[in-house]
Amino acid sequence: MQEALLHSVVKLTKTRDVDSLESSLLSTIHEFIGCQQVSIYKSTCEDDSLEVECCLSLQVTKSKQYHWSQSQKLENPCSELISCLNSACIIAIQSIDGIETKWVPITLADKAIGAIAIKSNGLSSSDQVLLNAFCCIYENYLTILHENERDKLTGLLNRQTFDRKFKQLVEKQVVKHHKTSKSNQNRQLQSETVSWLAMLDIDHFKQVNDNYGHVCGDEVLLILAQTMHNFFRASDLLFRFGGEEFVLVFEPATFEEIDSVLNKFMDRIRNTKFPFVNKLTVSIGVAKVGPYDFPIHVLEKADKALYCAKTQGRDQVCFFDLMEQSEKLDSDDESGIDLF
Ligand SMILES: Nc1nc2c(ncn2[C@@H]2O[C@H](COP(=O)(O)OP(=O)(O)OP(=O)(O)O)[C@@H](O)[C@H]2O)c(=O)[nH]1
Repeated sequence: MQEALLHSVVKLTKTRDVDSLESSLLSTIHEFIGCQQVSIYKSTCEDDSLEVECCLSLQVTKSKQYHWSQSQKLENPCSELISCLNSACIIAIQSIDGIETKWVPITLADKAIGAIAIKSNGLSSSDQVLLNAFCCIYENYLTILHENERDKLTGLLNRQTFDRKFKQLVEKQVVKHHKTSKSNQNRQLQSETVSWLAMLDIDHFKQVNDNYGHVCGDEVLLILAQTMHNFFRASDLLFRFGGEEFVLVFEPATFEEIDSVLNKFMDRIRNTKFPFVNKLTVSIGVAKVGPYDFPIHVLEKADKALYCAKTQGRDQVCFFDLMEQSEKLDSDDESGIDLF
């Protein structure tokens, strides 16, 4: 038992990303603690309302078959789960048929960010000790992985995690694409909503550093990152790519929605008070993210659109696809002239 236990801890800490850590955790809990179901819940606060997602669940059916389910948003999270998240305390209830469900909070930086739920016929005290230990290992490891994914100054995701996060988003899109392409009714919707990548760069940031020093420049970067964090949805991915360049990846939205949200964000920045700097503006380049796109190609397109925003006077949003359309129109016009 001890050897197997050590082996599973080694397996658990061998993983390098949160998704494989979570599936290892659930199979380890199931292996060592007899249970019917074990699940991981994560919570996010969106506009002050709590949103809970069941990220991963392992269920053992009566015929001893394993059933994994992934990523489901909960419309109505049960009150015990909400209490566990709000109080960061273990909550347990027992149904009349003797099935016990226990919620163990997962905390990151002293805040409950989720919970592990385990359904069983009741845990012995040694099972309880094991469960607590697995949850602590998971929590510690999650903290390390979380720190590794983040930029030290702003706390946003760093450049190194971009390809992996982008791939996950695109994979989700491909699954959706397959599901929705079966339905004629959804085809219209699918053509209108796509994911978007925006590259954002502070205008004349060198002047901020030159005039007020690097410490002030760092403070500006920090306030900008916090404003981004508070302004955009929790499901949008926010990266600091280095220097004063940021990359944002948005979940599917229409062109009008993304155009409107980015323009509102630029307004927010124009009206934000930064230390010393009277007025700060940003330029943004945007490109569509297709379900089969490579990250580097989308980045290149957004970079071209950003360059266009800079050369057209800064403090504006440019869309690569619109640029491409107008370039095509221009070249059609030119070819028309050649013909005559
Ligand atoms: N304070 C601070 N400055 C940084 C950091 N990383 C890069 N920079 C500075 O960011 C500035 C970027 O300047 P440029 O690339 O010339 O661009 P810009 O002045 O913003 O001009 P445009 O982008 O053309 O509007 C340089 O002065 C860098 O030294 C950082 O982490 N902290």
